[in-house]
Amino acid sequence: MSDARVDREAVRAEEIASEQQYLDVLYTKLDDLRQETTQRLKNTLRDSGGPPQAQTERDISTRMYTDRLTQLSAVEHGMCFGRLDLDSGETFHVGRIGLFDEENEYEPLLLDWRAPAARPFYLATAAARDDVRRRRHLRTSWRKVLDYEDEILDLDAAEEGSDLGLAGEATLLARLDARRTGQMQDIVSTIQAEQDRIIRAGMNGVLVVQGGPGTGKTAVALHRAAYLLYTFREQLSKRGVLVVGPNPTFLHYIGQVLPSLGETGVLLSTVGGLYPGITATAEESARAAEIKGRSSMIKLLTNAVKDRQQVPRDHVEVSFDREPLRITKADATHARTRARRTRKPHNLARKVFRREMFEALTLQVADRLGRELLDSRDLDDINNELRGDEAVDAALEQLWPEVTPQQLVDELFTDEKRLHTAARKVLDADERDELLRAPGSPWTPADVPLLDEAAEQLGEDDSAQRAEQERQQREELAYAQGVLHIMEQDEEIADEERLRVSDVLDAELLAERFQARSDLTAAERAAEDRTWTFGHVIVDEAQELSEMTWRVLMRRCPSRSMTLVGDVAQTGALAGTDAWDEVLSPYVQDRWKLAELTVNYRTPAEIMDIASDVLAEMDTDLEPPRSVRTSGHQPWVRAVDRSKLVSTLPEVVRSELGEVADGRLAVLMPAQLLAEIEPEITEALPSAAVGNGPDDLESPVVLLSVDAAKGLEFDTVVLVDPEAIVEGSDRGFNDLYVALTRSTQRLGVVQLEGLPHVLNETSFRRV
Ligand SMILES: Nc1ncnc2c1ncn2[C@@H]1O[C@H](COP(=O)(O)OP(=O)(O)OP(=O)(O)O)[C@@H](O)[C@H]1O
Repeated sequence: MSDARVDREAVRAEEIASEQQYLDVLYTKLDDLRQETTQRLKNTLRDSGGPPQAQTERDISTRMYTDRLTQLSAVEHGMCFGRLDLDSGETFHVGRIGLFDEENEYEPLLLDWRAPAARPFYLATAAARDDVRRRRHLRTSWRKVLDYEDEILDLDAAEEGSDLGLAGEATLLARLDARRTGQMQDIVSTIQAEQDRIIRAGMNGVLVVQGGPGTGKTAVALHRAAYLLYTFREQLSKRGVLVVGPNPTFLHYIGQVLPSLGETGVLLSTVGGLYPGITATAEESARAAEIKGRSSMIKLLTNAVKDRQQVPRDHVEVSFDREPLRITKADATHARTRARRTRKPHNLARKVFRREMFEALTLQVADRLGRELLDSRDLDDINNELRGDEAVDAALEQLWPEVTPQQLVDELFTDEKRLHTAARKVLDADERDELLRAPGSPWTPADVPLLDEAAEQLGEDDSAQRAEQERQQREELAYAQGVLHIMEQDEEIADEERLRVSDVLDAELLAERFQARSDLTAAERAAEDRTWTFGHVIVDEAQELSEMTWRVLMRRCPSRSMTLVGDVAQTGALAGTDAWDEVLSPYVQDRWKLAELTVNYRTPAEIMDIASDVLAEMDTDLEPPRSVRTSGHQPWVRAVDRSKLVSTLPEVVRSELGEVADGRLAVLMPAQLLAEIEPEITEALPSAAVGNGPDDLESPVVLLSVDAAKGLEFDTVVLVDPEAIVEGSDRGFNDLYVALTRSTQRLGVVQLEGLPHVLNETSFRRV
């Protein structure tokens, strides 16, 4: 070994030892904090009794200490991952959490990656150094420093850098080359500059992040959630952050990222999960989902609601007090007009309809008895009697019933006559047929925006509930005023000069505290409340959302503080979009910002070249993202006879598994083909999961439809029957583009018929 090399290795060993020493200090600090917090939590839990105020404070403290402990445990692995050396001679370590030295004027021991001072770790380049002399990436395993990578940010180094301007290139490439586990990992130690700018963008307004496959949109969206919660904690902890993903499998795939960043207060949901009390995961045809996503469904639902507001053809007769009573067309029409004129939702306007009807019926009864002999008290008595009469009630309920959103939507799609009436001038006969389904059918994700719309149009008569709530609030306010009064008296006796309680806390605030007693987080409360509005909403795969879904999300976010990430070249849903301005202009006109991601961290160049041809075939101005790396594996193509597919696939899968040790392999194919071969293939390939359960991605081999693979990635992808994918939908090229870009290492294509013309034979190795 040369002397220079021996010297370099000695220096490296010394540096590692010195970083280890520093890490030991940090972990000791972490252990101390954990112990301290555990002790405080124990003390809080041990206390009991006392006035409600004490209980409230204990609830708040318990929540706070539990959250803190969760955060302290979450950061254990990879707690410190970097260091900045500044021109001034100062050094800062950067990590997942902020740690301070209380005994030394709270000097930072570790900078939270989200703190402004940590920003140069992600942004500094040789050309714009921001006083950074050296950036160091630490590679650790649990509490042990394994290695490091230094970047000296002087101009000489800049010339050697990659043309993609990557920060910490070796560390980044090692991360990207690593085997996938079926669970998305955080990227906090290797966030790149173009991603950092999006993560830390201001919170106000709508930000659209457009980026090709593998550019880190999902990763950026989740790190942005963590950043916003850190920076605007006070604001967001009250209203919460909602992250919407395309399906439950995807949510499971990304589910660990935020907890690993110490953030647990975010509600992750699919569109199908946004209606409390309902699990909407059933499948339906792409066409039915598309029809349900159209904004013309608002009209359909309005018609369906109006259809529940009937008048008799001539009159309905009921018996009241052993005499016949007539509910006439004229009275009902008058009552209906008055009720509709209030412009209140159906269930609230119902009260007005009934009031008018009871008045008309009261007069009818009064006429029978001799109206001139009755005074207003007698009329009130008759009115009350009518209100308590079951037969009258049932007859009025027929005309203007109380309807739940579930009833309205369910009966609309299972009753041909109702659908026909509601769909006039909205849907043609074919479209109506597409929506009809058997009674008792389960809810689909596309039903949820309709349920939500129906809930808006129907309204909920919650007056009794509200009155009770107001009564409680008044009581709490009175109690809080009492508490303040006693506390102030005590203070006056104790110390005239001190800041008084009422200077910092008023009765309303205190009452609010009492109400917030529930130890649920904002996210947990939001999950149970359809009308909850969030502080910030993040949507992944936003290009897939229908017009009706956008309405739901906009209702959940009246402040329009939103981050929408997606790729209009990957739209698979027929109701999805190929232009951001089209979906956003009804809500924010042109007041939204666009940020773009241009580098593909997932797909190696050999595969991206093939996918780029598919992108070029689509009618789009989008540039394919540039891959950061090559894998050294040329994609292959193999022709297989359809009748031999089930017997050949296991052999193909086994041979590919042998190529990437310990990796994840996905076989992607059209949904229809998957349904056809599923029974046989599960027998022929018993170790494979057929991906409809959340845990299936952790299996070494998973079979998925292309649609279900959206947003996911695997070390190896075997794509079956690309021709059918292209032919199978109006968005066939988009689907093929998605399927091709799921692999991090290897791609094989099993061709049943011809190859689609966009796939260039010469890019493949024929086997
Ligand atoms: N800065 C980074 N450092 C390390 N890994 C990264 C970085 N950016 C992205 N990645 C990795 O690249 C892969 C693709 O990221 P992600 O799934 O977020 O991309 P995407 O744009 O959402 O893709 P798609 O549109 O195909 O769903 C993931 O494995 C992610 O962890």
